[in-house]
Amino acid sequence: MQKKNVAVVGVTGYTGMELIRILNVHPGFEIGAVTSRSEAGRALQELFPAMQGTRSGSIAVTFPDPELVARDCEIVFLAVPHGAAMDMAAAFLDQGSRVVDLSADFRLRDPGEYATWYGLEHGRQERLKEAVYGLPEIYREQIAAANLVANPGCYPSSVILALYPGLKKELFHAEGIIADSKSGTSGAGRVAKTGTLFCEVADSFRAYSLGSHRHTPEMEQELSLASGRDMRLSFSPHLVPMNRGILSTCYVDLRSSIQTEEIRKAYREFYKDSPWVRIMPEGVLPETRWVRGTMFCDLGFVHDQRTGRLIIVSCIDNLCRGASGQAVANANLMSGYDLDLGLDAAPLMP
Ligand SMILES: NC(=O)C1=CN([C@@H]2O[C@H](COP(=O)(O)OP(=O)(O)OC[C@H]3O[C@@H](n4cnc5c(N)ncnc54)[C@H](OP(=O)(O)O)[C@@H]3O)[C@@H](O)[C@H]2O)C=CC1
Ligand SMILES: CC(=O)N[C@@H](CCC(=O)OP(=O)(O)O)C(=O)O
Repeated sequence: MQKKNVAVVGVTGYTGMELIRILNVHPGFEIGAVTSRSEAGRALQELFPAMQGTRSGSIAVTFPDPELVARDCEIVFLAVPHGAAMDMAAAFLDQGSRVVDLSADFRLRDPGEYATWYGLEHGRQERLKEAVYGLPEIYREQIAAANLVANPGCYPSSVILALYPGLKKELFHAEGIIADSKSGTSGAGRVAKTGTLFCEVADSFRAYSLGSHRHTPEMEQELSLASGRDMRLSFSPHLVPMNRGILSTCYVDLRSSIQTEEIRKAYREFYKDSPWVRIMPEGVLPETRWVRGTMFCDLGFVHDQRTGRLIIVSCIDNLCRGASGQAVANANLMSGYDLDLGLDAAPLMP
């Protein structure tokens, strides 16, 4: 197989590291460049001793110069913070590269919504209309043809996959939905912050950004497209003392007293072409360790007979399915490869 050269911009962060873990053994991609502003000039294995002896360990980190990087790389993964990504994406596109942006900069179709939730004006609005939301289960064909893919956020990946089929097939009401999510701490990135110090996170469990988290409009945007109406969602994120994983518990009001087995059947049908969405059988609820290091999104269903509500539990790995693995899946589609090329790892258990 003729491999395509790809670049990882922002290799010192958690999603950059996860991209290297996946690309290191990918049969269709060669790592042509890895960049960092702070670590340029060093080899990957100097930054990360854990990379010694791997195929990618000796790759030299360079400064993120779009002109130089684009010369050798067809596809660029941007693993940098929102705000920084938009100008970089534009610069790489101008150089003729195709871009998978892991940040939030091109996820919201409305730049006004971006300004409201991210607190900054979108400086590259002219590029917004060409961006495709990178959830392969929903936008497979558009992703394959795209030059700019807006890779979904980690929480939205878990919540949208849990709710989209039920809204599309009108199994439950679009009003009054609650998504209660818990994330491992790697979701907050690798940059040092007091809130993610060991003593602030270990042996504790906290809610944050209730009613105001910036992933809310992203979920509402995609779920509104599924339901065909302008949706509002209650999204409650929590930080839990584990490295990886997101578990979202979603509460919805069923339209009729449909059997849970019928719901599973409808979800299986919707996801019949996805190698990764696994519908759990009756009595089985997903756990984050079942998806660690993988692209799986596990969905469990319980009908609460007393309230009439359906409860959907969704588990993903925030760094793989919620970021870097999904980015590689999108690059697979952009390259004409099988969706799951290089992404068929089994979970790291226990
Ligand atoms: N962590 C997660 O679970 C998820 C993260 N994301 C998104 O992916 C992106 C990367 O996240 P994550 O890896 O966690 O972040 P980190 O904070 O761990 O890493 C950020 C990286 O970006 C580089 N960087 C920082 N500022 C700039 C800048 N102004 N210009 C260029 N490079 C910069 C840093 O390297 P250096 O300073 O050396 O240049 C570093 O390598 C973010 O947009 C994040 O929101 C999306 C889904 C899930
Ligand atoms: C646990 C944790 O802190 N998670 C992050 C979200 C993860 C992320 O990186 O989101 P974007 O890609 O949209 O930036 C947060 O709540 O801010």
